[in-house]
Amino acid sequence: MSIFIKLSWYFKQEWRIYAIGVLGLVLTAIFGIFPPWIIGHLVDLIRDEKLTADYLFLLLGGLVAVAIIQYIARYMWRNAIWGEAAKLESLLRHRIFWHYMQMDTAFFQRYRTGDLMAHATNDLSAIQRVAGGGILQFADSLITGGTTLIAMMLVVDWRLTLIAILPLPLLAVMARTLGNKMHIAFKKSQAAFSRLNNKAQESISGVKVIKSFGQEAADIQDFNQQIDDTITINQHVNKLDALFDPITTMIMAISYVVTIIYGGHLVNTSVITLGALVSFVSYLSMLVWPMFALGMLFNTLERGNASYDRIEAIMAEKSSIIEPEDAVNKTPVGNVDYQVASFTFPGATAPALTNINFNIAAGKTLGLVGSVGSGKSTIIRLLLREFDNYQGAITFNTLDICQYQLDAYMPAIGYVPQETYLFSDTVRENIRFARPNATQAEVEEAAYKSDLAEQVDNMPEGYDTPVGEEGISLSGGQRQRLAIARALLIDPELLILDDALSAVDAETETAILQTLRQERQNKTTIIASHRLSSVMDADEILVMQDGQIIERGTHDSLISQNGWYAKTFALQALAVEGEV
Ligand SMILES: Nc1ncnc2c1ncn2[C@@H]1O[C@H](COP(=O)(O)OP(=O)(O)OP(=O)(O)O)[C@@H](O)[C@H]1O
Repeated sequence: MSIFIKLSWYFKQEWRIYAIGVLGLVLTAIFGIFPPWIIGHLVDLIRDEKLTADYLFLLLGGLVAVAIIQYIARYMWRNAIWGEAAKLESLLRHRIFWHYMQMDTAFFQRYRTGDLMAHATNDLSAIQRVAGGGILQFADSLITGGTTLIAMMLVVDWRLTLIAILPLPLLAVMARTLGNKMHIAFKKSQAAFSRLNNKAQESISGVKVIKSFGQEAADIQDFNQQIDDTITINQHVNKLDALFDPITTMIMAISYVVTIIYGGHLVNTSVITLGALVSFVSYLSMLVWPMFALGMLFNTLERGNASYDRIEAIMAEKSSIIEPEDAVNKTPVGNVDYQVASFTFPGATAPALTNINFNIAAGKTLGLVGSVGSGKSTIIRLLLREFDNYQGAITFNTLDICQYQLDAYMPAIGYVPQETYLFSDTVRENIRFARPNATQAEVEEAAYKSDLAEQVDNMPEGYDTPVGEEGISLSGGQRQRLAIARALLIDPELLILDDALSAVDAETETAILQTLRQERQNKTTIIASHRLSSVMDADEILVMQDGQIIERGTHDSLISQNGWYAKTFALQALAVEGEV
């Protein structure tokens, strides 16, 4: 029951609508007593040959009136209770999604995507069931069950009632135990189905790799094994499901037998009339659902409670990226001054960056080069406010970047990663993702500057061509150009290209960089790349190794230092010549 207390904030907030729902339930239950009574009364009148046509019409009219009232009352409670449950689910879903969006990178490293999705779907459904089915089961077992029992005792006979309902608690016990087993089995079945789906998706996505390594037979065998497992688990679910009806029928049969034997005796001894016995049998069948509801209620509440606790735990997680109360609501422009003595990833033992100091004046370009894993992206990630736990300070326009409001700070940056994410939408919407109100002319200009325009013109529907999961596949180079167009459209103060041109050929890269230089004369750019030709024209180039700067300077000065940069440049130049 503690989940009702945990959700009391919502019930209090929505008490009016819940009150309408409960009123609807009470009316349904009270008016539900009349039809069996009317039918029993009819039986007695027929047996005693006292039924007149007028009275018959009156009783039938009564039945119709009761049916109409019940129809309205049912509509009332269904609308109110199911509506409120859906509203709660939507409210919580909105909150949890908002929370996810506020969380830092470390949070997404701690939790697996699948788990976060499960919280936002399964757990919320379980809570929704408390506010809908749970309330209904609770009210139904109390109100419908209670009203029917009272009617049985008052209208018919209290002794018959007590004897006939003796087996009924078994229904509640069955609903609880079997329901619990069903839930566990069903969860296993869902998990098996999702494993099967994952396997199918992985095999289809990785089909080229599977074939190229000749692993088709092993993969098919693995897939078949998963199908067999899924079927075995589903068969178990079906077996449990198949038990529900026969057990219910058996328990009810015992009740009916008791009713007929003892009720028959009461009729014979004229304690009750035959009509009263007929009414009683109807009332008895009306108790089946409240008994089920009672048994199911415990399961609904238990699951809802566990889900609520899991959601609470997620919602209690705090982002380590904290905005100070007096954070500045101004988008930065100007110099970037980066003075980081040391930065260690959360959970790591050794620092990923040590003594990284540089200053980029507004309008200048910084190049970041170095071998794989040397720390180039990490330098950028601190600028993107993914982590704040470094020693030192990064200022943008003389103000520490942690002092800006995130919503004001982030629009200053256009970030283009190596692997860009395309949404399942048109080329146009993907380009104007960060500025949804950009005009077609602006979109086309951005595409032109990133050397994508010609390619889009050749696509089947031009800018209306769908891309992403549900659209056509773009090549690696096209994706990268689209990502650059996306960043250019917001004309950011600081453009960061993190190995963002690795999939385009050197000639196209040079053309794109040339356009960027012309277009962004007063704006700052950081280019991280493995291809040294990308950073040749930068105002300063940092050569990274093991999280430290090992060489720095302009292209010419680095060549004359004859270190890593000069040697790598020579090797890459040779490779290009080789290609020619
Ligand atoms: N989340 C993380 N937790 C712990 N260590 C990490 C994390 N992300 C990156 N690292 C480590 O930090 C180091 C620097 O990685 P980084 O991605 O900055 O290198 P890089 O120079 O950009 O490499 P590449 O050229 O391959 O992109 C690597 O040793 C990497 O394994």
